[in-house]
Amino acid sequence: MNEQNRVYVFDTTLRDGEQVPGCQLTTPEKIEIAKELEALGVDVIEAGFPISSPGDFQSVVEISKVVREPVICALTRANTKDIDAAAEALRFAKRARIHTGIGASDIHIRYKFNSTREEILQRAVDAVKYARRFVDDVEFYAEDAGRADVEYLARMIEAVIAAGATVVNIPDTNGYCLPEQYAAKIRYLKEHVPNIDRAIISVHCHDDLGLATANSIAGLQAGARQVECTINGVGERAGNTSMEEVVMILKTHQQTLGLYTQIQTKKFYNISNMVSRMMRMPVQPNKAIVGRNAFAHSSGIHQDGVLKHRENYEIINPEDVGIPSNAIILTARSGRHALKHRLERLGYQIDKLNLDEVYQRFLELADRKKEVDDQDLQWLMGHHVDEHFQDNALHIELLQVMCGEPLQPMATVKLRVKGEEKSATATGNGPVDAAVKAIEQIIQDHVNIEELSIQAIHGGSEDVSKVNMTVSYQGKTCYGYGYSTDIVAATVRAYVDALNKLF
Ligand SMILES: CC(=O)SCCNC(=O)CCNC(=O)[C@H](O)C(C)(C)COP(=O)(O)OP(=O)(O)OC[C@H]1O[C@@H](n2cnc3c(N)ncnc32)[C@H](O)[C@@H]1OP(=O)(O)O
Ligand SMILES: CC(C)C(=O)C(=O)O
Ligand SMILES: [Mg+2]
Repeated sequence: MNEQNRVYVFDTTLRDGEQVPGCQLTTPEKIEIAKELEALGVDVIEAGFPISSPGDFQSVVEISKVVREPVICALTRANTKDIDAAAEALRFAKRARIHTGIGASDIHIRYKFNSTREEILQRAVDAVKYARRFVDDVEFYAEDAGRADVEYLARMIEAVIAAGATVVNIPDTNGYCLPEQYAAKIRYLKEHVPNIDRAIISVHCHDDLGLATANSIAGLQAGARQVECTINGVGERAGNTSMEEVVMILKTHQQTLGLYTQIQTKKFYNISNMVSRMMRMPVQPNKAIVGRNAFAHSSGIHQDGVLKHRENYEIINPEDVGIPSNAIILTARSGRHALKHRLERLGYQIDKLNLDEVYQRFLELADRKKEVDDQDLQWLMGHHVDEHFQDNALHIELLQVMCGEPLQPMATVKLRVKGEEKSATATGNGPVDAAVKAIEQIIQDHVNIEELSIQAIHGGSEDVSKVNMTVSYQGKTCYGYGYSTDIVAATVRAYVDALNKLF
């Protein structure tokens, strides 16, 4: 592939990403992430801002020692003490870059620095020259370039390249630009900065208006060749450009854009989980590429389409980003094709079942529970066997309980016993105890419950409860199982299941 079309991936998860409240990482955590970034194939790792704290300084030192392939970069302000600290922290790096810069917008010049355009331009040039004393690779950032006057920005960029900058970063620091505005800025620099060919233009976008990825792509289309981004899009305020999004856009639209990166995209899912876990920053379920729902289909029409041909509803193969397969999530919006698919995967022979009938019962459960999983399906199918094929067994026809405080718990149970309906009402110290006593009245016997365990399968108040019970009667022990979204019904089912095995 043509080297001119190569996009360098600059990861700033450990610097801009780590600036987020609550996302601070320890040095060992940063090293672990840096190693994964190296395996992912990023070109540059911005490892920290060494002047900011002894811990951040040390992280840059340690990452420089262990990560050999990507360039290791350290951030500074445009002053000598920051640059000294960065150079010192980078001393073990095989390939080191100092990233220095200063605000370029009139807002920053006036209200942050109380200065003038000319003074700031001089500070920018001085900083680049000073950084070049330590390293050959100096990146300059024109902070808030998104809102900067483009003619002044062009003068600044020309001057810093002349001073030795190898990469010029044009950040949309506040996520202000529209894609076309941002692209126009990059095009302007390409066309009006005479020495622009001596440096790589870098895009660094923020997501304040949800445009970070779109702006980065627009900047690359306009001629930038480095993209600054973070895993999961973590970063200041609304975040930075998400690496997985920008890389997968370049890959998916390679024919149109003609750009490529050297990222091993199959590693995205793992590193996304790792960063989320270490930063204690959950990934939103609908996040593009790595969100839990990015390849999950839950409505019947989509599920049918995906099962017939994946590409009906998927533009990316989940395996390409490290997700083993897409997911068919069964909900009350699912159809027969999806239900059949999941039942077949569980080993049920669909030709031996009445799919319409199973589907009706599935819908009843799905209306009560947000998501129906494999264990729910097994319960649904087991329930089916119990009720239709065991004619001699006890069947629960009705279970009604009354409980709460300060009520005395009471249960009415109606059982079909060998074709005959029998009912009883009893009180107990809880609804389960009351229901068990009502059943004992019906069977006119006492069966010991030796052990009873109630388990929510996944957690959450709408979950299915699974009940395991051990009963004993005249020296014989039996086990019973019951499932239901209703905890009392699950227990009574387990008890009746055990009685059926006992008698
Ligand atoms: C857009 C970005 O993401 S920039 C990076 C942001 N990241 C961080 O700020 C995290 C790390 N920061 C820190 O640890 C601290 O802020 C430090 C160590 C850098 C500085 O701390 P302090 O010296 O106490 O200064 P403080 O943070 O309060 O103020 C920033 C100072 O830097 C100046 N400054 C800000 N940006 C730049 C710059 N690019 N170049 C030169 N000076 C700058 C400000 O004008 C202000 O100077 P002043 O004291 O003369 O008004
Ligand atoms: C320090 C610079 C590169 C930055 O993070 C920004 O402008 O958003
Ligand atoms: Mg930033």
